[in-house]
Amino acid sequence: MKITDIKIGEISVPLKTPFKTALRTVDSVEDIIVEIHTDSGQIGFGEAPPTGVITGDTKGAIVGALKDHIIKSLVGMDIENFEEIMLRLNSCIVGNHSAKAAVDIALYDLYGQLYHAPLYKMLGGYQKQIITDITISVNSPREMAEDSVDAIKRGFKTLKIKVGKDAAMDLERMKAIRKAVGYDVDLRIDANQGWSPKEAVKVLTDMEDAGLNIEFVEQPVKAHDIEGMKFVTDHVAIPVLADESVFSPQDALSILQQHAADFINIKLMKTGGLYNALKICSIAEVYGVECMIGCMLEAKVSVNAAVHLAAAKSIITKIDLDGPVLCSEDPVVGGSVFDNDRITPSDTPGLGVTKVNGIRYLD
Ligand SMILES: C[C@H](N)C(=O)N[C@@H](CCC(=O)O)C(=O)O
Ligand SMILES: [Mg+2]
Repeated sequence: MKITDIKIGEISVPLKTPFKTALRTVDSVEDIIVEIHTDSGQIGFGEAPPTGVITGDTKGAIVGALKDHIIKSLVGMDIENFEEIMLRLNSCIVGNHSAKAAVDIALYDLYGQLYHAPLYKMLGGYQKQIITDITISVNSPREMAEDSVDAIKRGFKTLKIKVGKDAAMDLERMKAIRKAVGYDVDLRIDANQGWSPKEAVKVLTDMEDAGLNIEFVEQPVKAHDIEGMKFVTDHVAIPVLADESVFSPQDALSILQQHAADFINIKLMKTGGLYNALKICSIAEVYGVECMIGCMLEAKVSVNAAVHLAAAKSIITKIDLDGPVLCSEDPVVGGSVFDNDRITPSDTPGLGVTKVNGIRYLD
């Protein structure tokens, strides 16, 4: 199965409500779609969101990396030589993880199609269904409490609450939410780098003292501040999960060696796709550290690949794959089925995606 062409397009999907974090506010998913065509007629699908505030990747940068480096390195290669393709993809340009992820996902899709197996089975086949949380955007305490109650009515049992804008107000936000939802719901929080280490220790200790029962806190401090994250991990009982601080397998190894966090959030757009995400899983397995699988604001193609990874690997015990359920429509035909918090990967070969509607192809 030889690669004959790699097409690039873009999709735009409005969100149900604006997505607000300590880093940004967005109203729609604006993603790059990659289609890898082969001489057998089979197509692999991939996707990359331009999440400049986290990955540094803009739409233009993703398209530039694809056109100027990645596509010309891969056209003509045979999917059977999978390791060689991955080495080439990962060495043809430094950085540019989102562009690499889109292509890596499409290649794994073809890999599954070549061997007639769904990807989650090829990668380990640990379980047939996973359960995701849903994100509550950062707003006033009253609005967030209402959004949390709505999410529970929709069938979600775990909420990922965005905080990190103002520590004192964040405490009020969490008190209002816990009061509104009661104690049968798991609450995890994501500060998206919004606090200083000392602020984080204070507000998290206040949350503990208020009996808010927080499952874990995600990325309390700046991405580069590993010492600061270790300070938080060492001084609060609430477990700390590293997100923006971990892109590569090397980052994961370094954080685990230093005991700077309790858990790792794997996202395909940080790792550059499944090839490196699998390496992080192995490192975490060695250390016995559980992982979360997360996503950016992405539609169902790339989140679908994350679903397959999560269903394959036992070390992934926390799921934050709510991108598609935040969207007001689903342009992707086939693939995993999202039913409120339950996600079931398809049992067709590869990712199971057959078409993406509404693609505007780029020359
Ligand atoms: C969408 C997901 N639940 C999430 O919160 N992902 C990121 C932020 C993604 C973005 O800004 O696009 C996270 O920080 O965990
Ligand atoms: Mg996060």
